Amino acid sequence: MQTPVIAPSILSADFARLGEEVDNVLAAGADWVHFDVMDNHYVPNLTIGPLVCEALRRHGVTAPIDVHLMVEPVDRLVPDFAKAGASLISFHPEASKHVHRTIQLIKAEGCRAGLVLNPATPLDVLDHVLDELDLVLLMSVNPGFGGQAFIPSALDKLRRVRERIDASGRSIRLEIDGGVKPDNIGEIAAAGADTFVAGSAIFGKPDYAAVIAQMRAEIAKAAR
Ligand SMILES: O=C(CO)[C@@H](O)[C@H](O)COP(=O)(O)O
Repeated sequence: MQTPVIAPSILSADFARLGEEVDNVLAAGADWVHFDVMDNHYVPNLTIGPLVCEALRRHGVTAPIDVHLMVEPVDRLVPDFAKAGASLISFHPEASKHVHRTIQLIKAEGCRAGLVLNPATPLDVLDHVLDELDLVLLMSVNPGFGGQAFIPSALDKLRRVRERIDASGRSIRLEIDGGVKPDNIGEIAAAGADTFVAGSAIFGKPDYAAVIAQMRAEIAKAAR
């Protein structure tokens, strides 16, 4: 299992103070910045684009920026996000006509590539591309909004993806996103996740460092 990564979703941050919020959450012990891009087409919400990613880099953010594209189509935004400083770019297979081509495009642009599975997306979308991926992102809520409840069937799905990643022999991260909290992160880690996105659980609390430390302690307990 890879070193656990905590990736706070800035969807729940105060956008009026975004640079400061990102600085604060990284200083509080976060590893990555999870950057949710919504287009009011693939998902029924509208958020932020490459300009904001670039602004965070210009502000001085050096941590990996983990871009989750909830957009359709995908490909024309990939070069823009790569130029804007994205480290990883993940997309939904339903939103790309040519999944393999989109993965190659992300890598050709110098980013790590991830594929995102919604709660009802079957695992066979991984069949011919798993070896090309750097990350599999399992959604434990339907995409579009922060603050939703964790869908319990994601735990079994995590176990099944973990088996497939281990069988591949490659170091592919297994990320979980949606409803992740200190009180369920232990069982999520035990089911095989190594990368944890949390929005409201972190930005909804006054002490980011305390929540992140509690999350790390629960992950460590699950590993014993
Ligand atoms: O991508 C999404 C929602 O589409 C997530 O990243 C959420 O933003 C996570 O928020 P919480 O469920 O942790 O509040």
